[in-house]
Amino acid sequence: MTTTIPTTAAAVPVGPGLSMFDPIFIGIDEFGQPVYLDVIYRNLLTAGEPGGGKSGLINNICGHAALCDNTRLVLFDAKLVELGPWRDLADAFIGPDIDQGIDVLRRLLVVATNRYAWLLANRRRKLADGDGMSVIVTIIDELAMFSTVLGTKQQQEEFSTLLRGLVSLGRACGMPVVAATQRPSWDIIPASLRDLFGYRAAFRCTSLNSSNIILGQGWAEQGYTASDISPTNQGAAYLLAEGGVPRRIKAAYLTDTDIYNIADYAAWTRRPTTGTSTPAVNPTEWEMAA
Ligand SMILES: Nc1ncnc2c1ncn2[C@@H]1O[C@H](COP(=O)(O)OP(=O)(O)OP(=O)(O)O)[C@@H](O)[C@H]1O
Repeated sequence: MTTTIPTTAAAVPVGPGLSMFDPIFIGIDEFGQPVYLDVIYRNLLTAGEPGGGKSGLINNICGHAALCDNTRLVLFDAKLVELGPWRDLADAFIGPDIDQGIDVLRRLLVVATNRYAWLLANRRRKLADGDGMSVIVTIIDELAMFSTVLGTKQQQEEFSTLLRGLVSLGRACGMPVVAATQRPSWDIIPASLRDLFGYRAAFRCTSLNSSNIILGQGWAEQGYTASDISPTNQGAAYLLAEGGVPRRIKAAYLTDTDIYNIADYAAWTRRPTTGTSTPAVNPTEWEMAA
């Protein structure tokens, strides 16, 4: 067997592209078995105390999405540093700016609506692998910043309403949403919003009630409560998949160096070329994306 050593960037071997339709590896369960998520058809809500490991889980998903063919990222991070490493790969990176956040959500809803018109015209109920349409993954790290802190009450309500629309429309048209909050309370995660997330991950919480707000009423009473996770067991969570029973998991952890290495590699695989690979997308083309 011969090995070719790449001498220039153009010679770096590119692995076969991942797809958002592939299961996403996010860690292991309590028996050491790998845990995968199908985020494409189920939104993911992750919540728990600061430092519990929510961003770690989100970075696994971001890393997978970044390495996928035909997948676009829309990132909301009022703190800038949690999702910042992926910003150059994203169609939009929204920092502490609720006006921009509202504008981007409006545009995403236009795309979702166009996609439903396309599905209807093609006698289909949901997007499938091979349709050729891009997957647009929206990731929000610290939901509460946009729904309770930044802007006016009216803007916060508008943001929440648009987000609810995207979370309910996105799953069938290839536009899943991943959202994180360190405030598991009813004002941030009302049941009507929570129940639109097919996956819910509860990282360490301080009370049974907070855990129930994330997973759903009654789980703590049946013994599934994120308040039993030790503060030193960062990355541990209860993961609920719609219709199932919560599983105890430990999220895989990417260091900052890992994250920047993946982001750099993903940026290289996504570079504009004159060949057949996916061209860079101008965010202003969103409205035509369907
Ligand atoms: N899966 C994991 N395995 C081991 N350590 C982890 C894991 N996830 C997180 N940690 C440790 O916990 C720290 C905090 O994690 P992380 O930033 O993901 O928490 P968070 O819940 O997002 O916090 P915040 O709400 O403040 O953003 C990390 O810097 C890391 O040291």
